[in-house]
Amino acid sequence: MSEGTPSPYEWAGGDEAFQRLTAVFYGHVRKDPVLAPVFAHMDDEHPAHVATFLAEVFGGPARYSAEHGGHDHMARMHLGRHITEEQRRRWVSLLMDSADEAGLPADPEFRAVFSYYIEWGTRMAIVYSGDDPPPTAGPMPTWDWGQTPPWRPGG
Ligand code: HEM
Repeated sequence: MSEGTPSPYEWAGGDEAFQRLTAVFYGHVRKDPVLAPVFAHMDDEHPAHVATFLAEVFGGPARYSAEHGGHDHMARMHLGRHITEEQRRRWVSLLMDSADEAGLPADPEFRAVFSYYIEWGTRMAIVYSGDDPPPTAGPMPTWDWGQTPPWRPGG
């Protein structure tokens, strides 16, 4: 990545943007017939924790790792929940709607990077949600621009 290119986290608008996103998202989740039962016992802090996690994935401060147990803790939170493909799809769909509603950048590059992690992350959540997931989830995933850096006209 060329020097001075903002991380996807910065491009999105930093912590505030991710907090806005998850506040909107879990508002929808609570009312969704497929997902409401899955999240019936969710902690009030859950949306904020997921925002902190996503912020770290996209290049923000490593606060979920430092304060909330990191990737292994996140993975363990899914253990035994047996997430179905229908639930996963709805989770992705509501999150993408929420990205629009929360005013996250809508440029093709940011949304490509965002969707890339979300597709991987939700499919991994299914893996973690089995009775016998891998013993460790591995290091915290980090997503950078990859094939689609911010597009600059003429650049
Ligand atoms: C990219 C995808 C995902 C990410 C980044 C993610 C992130 C997280 C995190 C960080 C936690 C722990 C929160 C904490 O530390 O308090 C968590 C818990 C949880 N996740 Fe996920 N998750 C993802 C996908 C899913 C999916 C697809 C489902 C189900 C459809 C799901 C269901 C849950 C549930 C039920 C909990 C426990 C909530 C509670 O009772 O407090 N997650 N998730």
